[in-house]
Amino acid sequence: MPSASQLVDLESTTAVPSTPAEATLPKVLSDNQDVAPASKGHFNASLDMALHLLEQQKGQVQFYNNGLDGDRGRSDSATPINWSRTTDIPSSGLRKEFDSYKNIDAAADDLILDADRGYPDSPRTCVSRASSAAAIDTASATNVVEHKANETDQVNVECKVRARIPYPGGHFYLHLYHTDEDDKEHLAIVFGDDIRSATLERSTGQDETDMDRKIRGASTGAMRKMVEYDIAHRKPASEEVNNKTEVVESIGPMGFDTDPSDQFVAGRISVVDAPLVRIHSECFTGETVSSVRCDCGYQLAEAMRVIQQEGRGVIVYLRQEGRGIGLLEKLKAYNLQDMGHDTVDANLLLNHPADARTYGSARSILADLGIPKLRLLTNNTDKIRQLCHRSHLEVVCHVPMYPRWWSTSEGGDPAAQLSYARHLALKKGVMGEADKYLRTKAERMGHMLTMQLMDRDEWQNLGFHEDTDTKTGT
Ligand SMILES: Nc1nc2c(ncn2[C@@H]2O[C@H](COP(=O)(O)OP(=O)(O)OP(=O)(O)O)[C@@H](O)[C@H]2O)c(=O)[nH]1
Repeated sequence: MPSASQLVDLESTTAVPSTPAEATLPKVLSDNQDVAPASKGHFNASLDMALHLLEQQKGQVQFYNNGLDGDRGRSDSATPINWSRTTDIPSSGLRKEFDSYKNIDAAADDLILDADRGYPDSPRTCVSRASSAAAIDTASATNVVEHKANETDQVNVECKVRARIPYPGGHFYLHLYHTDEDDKEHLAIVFGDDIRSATLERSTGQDETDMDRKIRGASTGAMRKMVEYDIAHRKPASEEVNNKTEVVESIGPMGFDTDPSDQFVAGRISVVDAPLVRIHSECFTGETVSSVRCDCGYQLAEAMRVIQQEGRGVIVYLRQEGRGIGLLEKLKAYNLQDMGHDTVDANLLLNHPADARTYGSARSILADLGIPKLRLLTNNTDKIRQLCHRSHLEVVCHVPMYPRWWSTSEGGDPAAQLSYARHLALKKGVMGEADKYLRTKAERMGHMLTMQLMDRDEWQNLGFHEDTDTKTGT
């Protein structure tokens, strides 16, 4: 059985002809050679995935198989691989080709397994990386344009309730919001007693009693007067920052030394002027069941820690599970990742944009809380752009979020921390799944993470191979 890298290698060797004309066509490598029980379901899944990709291409493909054409039901796994190009067929014709595989699959229990790829249940038929990249570019361009065009300018939000939540070392206030954009319950985790929601404080009607207000968490009595005064005298956001799109001054990663020349450290921006804010997207897997496939759980905990340390700030918690595609689709994306696709491709293969989130609700929630200026805890450039887009919100700087496992301890010299991260990675002998996810975010999603991880070459020079040393392509 060829490994994944061999499959890809095959495409660049003479075993697969590559005249210029052919090189422009997507290639399908089809391997029906191995004989093993167990994963025929995955085989079908992989065919569907390949088909989906190819249908997006709407063109001809080159179809290769392992030389066992016509003998697809059973074969001797010792048979030498002889990849040969059978035909160029319109991608629509592939359905028939694939269906014939499916029929065999249904008939033969002992078909299919690609253990060599490092993922026991990975597809045995795969589309070449080059052609899949082309399909993905097309899908991506379309999805992104449509997605951005649909973004709502102004989202109306209303805080329905505010409750105090005790937290180690103090407390925060959880604010629950409804919006006119969706029917989800978005949240704001607010540290600092003085940060108040204008919509919560509004009266709900003449017959609203103090008890009603207390139950909603709105202020009453003398406190109500003070809060109302503060809200009425909020400074309007500066017109100057309207349409700001590039505000990416870095303040230095959390726990690392900050740059003394920056405005915040130099004292020109105070904690009150521009509190720390995190716009966090829901991640059931990372936050609730502690998945280490991503860094979401860590980021939430870390944001709470640093904001509490500073004494004032907000985490807007948006119910945009799975970068906006929902848990159902995210879990499907995870299965695609276990077949070797990264987090971006997995979304695209499911016909979703790489990132389906919008930040209109976050902008409105921050306005409701009286925060026109902030320091944003993020690595995500798109998030910064979208927050500033057509808005009066000013992101005075971003504060990077480096994963804690890259650090030896809190604080200290970044270089030392990074080398320690390498040391840990080497010691473990694997590249953590979350690190691979982070690398994809850095490489493909414009995240401002300087990947202090070893790059692919360096990693491989040390004798590690992603496909065999780790299980996923997150
Ligand atoms: N579709 C999909 N969503 C994921 C995956 N892993 C995490 N998520 C979701 O991604 C969202 C978090 O986005 P990230 O890209 O990790 O981080 P970010 O919020 O864009 O950027 P930062 O502000 O720098 O953290 C959450 O909604 C998670 O549920 C994945 O593999 N696929």
